[in-house]
Amino acid sequence: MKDTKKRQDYLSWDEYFMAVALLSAERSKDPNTQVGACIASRQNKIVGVGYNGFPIGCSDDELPWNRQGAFLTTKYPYVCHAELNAVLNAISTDLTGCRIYVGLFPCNECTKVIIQSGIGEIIYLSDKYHETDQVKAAKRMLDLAGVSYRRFTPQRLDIALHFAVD
Ligand SMILES: O=c1[nH]c(=O)n([C@H]2C[C@H](O)[C@@H](COP(=O)(O)O)O2)cc1CO
Ligand SMILES: [Zn+2]
Repeated sequence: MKDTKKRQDYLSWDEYFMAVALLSAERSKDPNTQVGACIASRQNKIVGVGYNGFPIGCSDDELPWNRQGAFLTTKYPYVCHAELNAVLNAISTDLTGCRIYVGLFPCNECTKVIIQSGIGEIIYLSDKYHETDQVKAAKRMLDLAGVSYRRFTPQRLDIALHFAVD
């Protein structure tokens, strides 16, 4: 009798946490960019998740989702970024040694939050705003603070989920 071998196509930790970040992004109502974030501890426990959305109590139907126009008529002054929500939703304010998985490279404001929380590594998927001053400032602070960042390198292009049973 041959021994039963373990499954081979299970998710790596990186794939698992990035998938949780991407699944969380599916909760976002932003019509243009949906961002999710997942914070994992040194022990590979999920300690916080978040996605971009308006603050608690601020109706999604009252505030604008515009990208352009007068500042107050756009989403930008109102929306909470995924990374901010993930840190605020986390089980502890001290996230020393944790990693954050995020669909989009963090802006300068989220970078401050990430650094102050103690997170030591950022794993991101897209860097589509790499030419903006926000991302340049973010990388400058991360380099100074010794917080590392790396692009997620997928070993598979998609993961299918099925709600149908049997
Ligand atoms: O790191 C981020 N995290 C995050 O949640 N966001 C959110 C804010 C907005 O809702 C959206 C960006 O919108 P847009 O790509 O249309 O400018 O993504 C944006 C960034 C990068 O700026
Ligand atoms: Zn941000």
